[in-house]
Amino acid sequence: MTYTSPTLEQLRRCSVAVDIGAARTRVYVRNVGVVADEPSVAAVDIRTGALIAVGERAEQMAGRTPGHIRVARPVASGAVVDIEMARRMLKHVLGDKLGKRWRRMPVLRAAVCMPHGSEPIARRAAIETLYGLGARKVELVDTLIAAAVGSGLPVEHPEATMIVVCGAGTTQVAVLSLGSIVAAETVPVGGDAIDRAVIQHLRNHHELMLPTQSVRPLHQMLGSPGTGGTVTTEVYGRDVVSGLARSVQVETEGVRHAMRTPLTSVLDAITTVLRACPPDLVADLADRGIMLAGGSALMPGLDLMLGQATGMPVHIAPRPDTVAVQGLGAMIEGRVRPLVLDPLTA
Ligand SMILES: Nc1ncnc2c1ncn2[C@@H]1O[C@H](COP(=O)(O)OP(=O)(O)OP(=O)(O)O)[C@@H](O)[C@H]1O
Repeated sequence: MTYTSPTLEQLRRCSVAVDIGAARTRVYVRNVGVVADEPSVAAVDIRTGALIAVGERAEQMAGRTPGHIRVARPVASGAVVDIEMARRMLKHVLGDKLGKRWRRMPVLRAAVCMPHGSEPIARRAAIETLYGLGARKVELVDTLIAAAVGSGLPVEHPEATMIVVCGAGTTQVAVLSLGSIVAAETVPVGGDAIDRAVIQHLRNHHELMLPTQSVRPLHQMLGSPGTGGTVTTEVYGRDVVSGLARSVQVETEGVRHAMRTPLTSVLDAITTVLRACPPDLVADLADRGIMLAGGSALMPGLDLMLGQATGMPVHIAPRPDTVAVQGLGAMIEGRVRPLVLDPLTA
């Protein structure tokens, strides 16, 4: 099944723009802005099937629930895997945020961004989720285009721009020119894979189980330059065998190496995309560099590491975590000028 991108005219008829990510769901209402930016999580009472909490509150419950409460994540690797749960989650998130305004607001047309190269089944699941909210028409837009627009890249110009969208479960890389994708790659690696690599490293080398909230401070080590000597940091966690709390001195270099391992596939994707581009476009990119977006762009040192590995300047998009929904919002509000490529008259 092939699908064609909607025109800007079709997008201007949408009242909401939605980005349903593995980590967070964002909703933009036309002429209002981003009204919801919440974790893609729902907590359900499995005895009654009732929703207990959604978004931030449900996220806080993860790992702390009694047996009858299940914390569900209806989105994985950029695709809705549980349509009914995603629909209920979205409905409650919007109900909580907009109250009566939401009940009065018909979502007849919605724009949704989809990871580049999504399977037809993933596109269908996104459409069904929005149909469940009352939408009659759902327009799907490539996340890479939405993110490039949201990052302020001059996508419609005849010059190359490169965008890397590093989310929770996936990283998407593209070179764009004249409003279209020239070459793109998606890899199933994002911030979550980096976090898992850190957790696994501490488990394997220090027999320490790291609480999830302790992973983020260790991200600092990704961009720290190697000094040649041995630099260590004290890390607290739980002993794998005894279950007791303890601390260990962890070598920075070991953690940095563990974090860089999953990022190898992101670097491979960048190389593949560059190889697929005509030389003139690659020359543009050498000056312009890479625009880094997605929530993982906030990881300290990721820009530095990608810059060192590619030899290209790397810029972090303003508010990199919401660029895709902001870009989609700009499209539904008609703030993106259409590229007119009329045939020249003789
Ligand atoms: N300040 C931060 N420092 C480090 N990592 C961060 C920070 N903020 C967010 N992240 C990471 O960004 C990721 C979430 O990014 P984003 O919100 O773009 O994901 P998503 O769009 O829901 O995911 P996907 O695109 O994979 O469906 C998570 O892995 C999270 O840990």
